[in-house]
Amino acid sequence: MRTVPVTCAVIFHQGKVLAAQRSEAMDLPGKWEFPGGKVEEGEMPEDCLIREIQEELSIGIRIFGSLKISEYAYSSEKSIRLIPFAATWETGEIQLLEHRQIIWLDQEELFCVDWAAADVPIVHELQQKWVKLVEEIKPKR
Ligand SMILES: Nc1nc2c([nH]c(=O)n2[C@H]2C[C@H](O)[C@@H](COP(=O)(O)OP(=O)(O)OP(=O)(O)O)O2)c(=O)[nH]1
Repeated sequence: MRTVPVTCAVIFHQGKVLAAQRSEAMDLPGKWEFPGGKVEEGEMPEDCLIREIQEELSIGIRIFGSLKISEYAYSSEKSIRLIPFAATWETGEIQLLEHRQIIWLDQEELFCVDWAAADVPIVHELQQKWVKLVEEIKPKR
């Protein structure tokens, strides 16, 4: 079985993070995820993520950190390596070009949505490291 590398972005904005719900046209319809997508042959994960976020949400992001990779086998044929990055929303206005809807969640609300299984360990880590990540966004003096 081939493990497919997939990048995803934990996008911080005004003290919240963006979660996106997959649409009927996607795999795992109705599940919530951090937006992103499959890494193409020869592509750097960071470049993949910037490309995918522009394609899916029409915004520019800045990557400032990373979280732990989560590997998950959805079935005997489908296994993914989810590579999460922490990012901020820098340019553009959000347009939903693929997802059903988005929601902005604060630290206490992180588990209020039905995450795709591969995202669950990432959400736990995010909850644990929330304060540190928010600190990293603040401009350094
Ligand atoms: N983007 C993204 N995909 C996730 C997450 N969690 C998770 O299990 N997945 C799964 C869903 C899909 O099976 C796979 C990523 O596929 P995708 O459909 O988002 O990627 P893509 O846009 O490059 O796909 P494609 O239609 O071009 O094949 O990883 C997540 O947080 N973000």
